[in-house]
Amino acid sequence: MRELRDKARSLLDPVIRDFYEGGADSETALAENERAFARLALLPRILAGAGQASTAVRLLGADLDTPVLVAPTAFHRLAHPDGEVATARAAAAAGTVLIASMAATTAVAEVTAAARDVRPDAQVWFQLYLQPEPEVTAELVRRAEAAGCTALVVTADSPVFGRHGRDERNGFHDLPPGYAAENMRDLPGTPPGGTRPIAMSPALSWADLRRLRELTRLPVVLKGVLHPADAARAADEGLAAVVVSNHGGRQLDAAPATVEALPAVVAAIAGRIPVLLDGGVRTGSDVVTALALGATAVAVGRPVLWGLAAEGEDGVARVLRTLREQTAHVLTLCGARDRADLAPDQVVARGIREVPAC
Ligand SMILES: Cc1cc2nc3c(=O)[nH]c(=O)nc-3n(C[C@H](O)[C@H](O)[C@H](O)COP(=O)(O)O)c2cc1C
Ligand SMILES: CC(C)CC(=O)C(=O)O
Repeated sequence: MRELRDKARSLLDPVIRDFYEGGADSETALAENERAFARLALLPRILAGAGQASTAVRLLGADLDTPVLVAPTAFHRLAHPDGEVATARAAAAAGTVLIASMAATTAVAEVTAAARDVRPDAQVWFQLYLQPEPEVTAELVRRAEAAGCTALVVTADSPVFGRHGRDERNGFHDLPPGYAAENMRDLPGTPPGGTRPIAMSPALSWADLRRLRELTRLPVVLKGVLHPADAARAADEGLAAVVVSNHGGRQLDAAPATVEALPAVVAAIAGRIPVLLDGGVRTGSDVVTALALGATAVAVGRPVLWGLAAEGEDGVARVLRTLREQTAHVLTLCGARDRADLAPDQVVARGIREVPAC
C-alpha cells in the first residue's frame, strides 16, 4: 500500500495530489482517522479451532467476496486516463461494491457497463448529494436506476462544501479543461450538452430524504453518520444501512475519528441495519478492528485513488486484493473464521491494561 501511495504521489500533478490527499481546515480529522486505528490493538483468541478464514459478506442482498468496499470519490480521470472505468472493472473483479460518485468524470451508465463487463452481477451503488431542486435529484435517481445501480448512497455530512486549504492555496476550484462531472450533464436547467455544478444545501432535512425514498424502490444508504441519535433515526426511518464517515476528514475538522464514533453508532442501531465505516482504513488490521467493533463492512477512499494513479485498473485491483488477503490473515491470527467470531472485547486501547477479573 505504501509503495502504491508513494508511486501515486510521484506521478500525480501536485495540485491533483493535494486535492486527493487533503482534508478540511487543520486536517485534524484527516490525521485522526488513521491515528485512531494506530491507538487500538487486537486481542487474539487462541485455540478457537476456527479453521480457514472467510472474508465473504452478504450486504443488501448481495454476496461479496470482501468486506472492503470502494468509497465514492470524485474525478477519477484526474488520477488515470481510464478513470472510473478502471476502478469499476477492478472493484467488480474483486467481488466488491463500487460506490460511484455523483462527481465522477464518467457517466454512471458507463461505470455500471464497465463493471458488468467484468462480472454480470457486479454491484454498483450510486452516491448522491440531494440537490435543492427536486427535479434534478429525481433525474439523477432515474439515471442511476436505468444504469442498473443496486442502491443509492446519500451523503449527508455536507451541508456546505468543506474548506480545503490546499485547494485554496493551489487555486484548484474547477475541473481542468477537457474533464466534466458527467452525471451533471443535461440535467433540468442546463443548456443542451452543458453541466451544472453540484450544490450543497444546509436546508436539507429528513423530510427530503423521505421524498427521495418515495421516488425509488432502491435501498437508500445514509453516509456521513457520526451521532448515535442520527443512526437510530436512520434505522427508524427505514434506511437500508448507514456509513459512519467524516468524509475522509474533508468536512467538519472537529469530527471524531470514525473508528472512535463506531461503537456508539453500532449500539444505537442494535443490529437493525448494517453499519459500514470509512476513514483511515489502510490495513487488514484496521478492517478487522472495525468488524470486531460491529461494522458489517468498511470502505476505502484514498487507497483506491493511490492504486488508480499508480497503476490504473491493476493498481486498484492490487489495493483491494492486498486488503482482502490481509483481512483473512488477521482474522486467522485472531482465532476467527469470519466477522461473526469477533467480539468488541478483542479491541483494546494500546498501553498497559488493568488486570481484568476473569
Ligand atoms: C478526493 C476525494 C474525493 C471524495 N469525493 C467524495 C464524493 O464525491 N462523495 C462522497 O460522498 N464522498 C467523497 N469523498 C469521501 C469518501 O467517500 C470517504 O468518505 C473517504 O475518502 C474515506 O476516507 P479515506 O480516504 O481515509 O479512506 C471523497 C474523498 C476524497 C479523498
Ligand atoms: C466534488 C466534491 C463535492 C467531491 C467531494 O465530496 C470531496 O471532494 O470530498
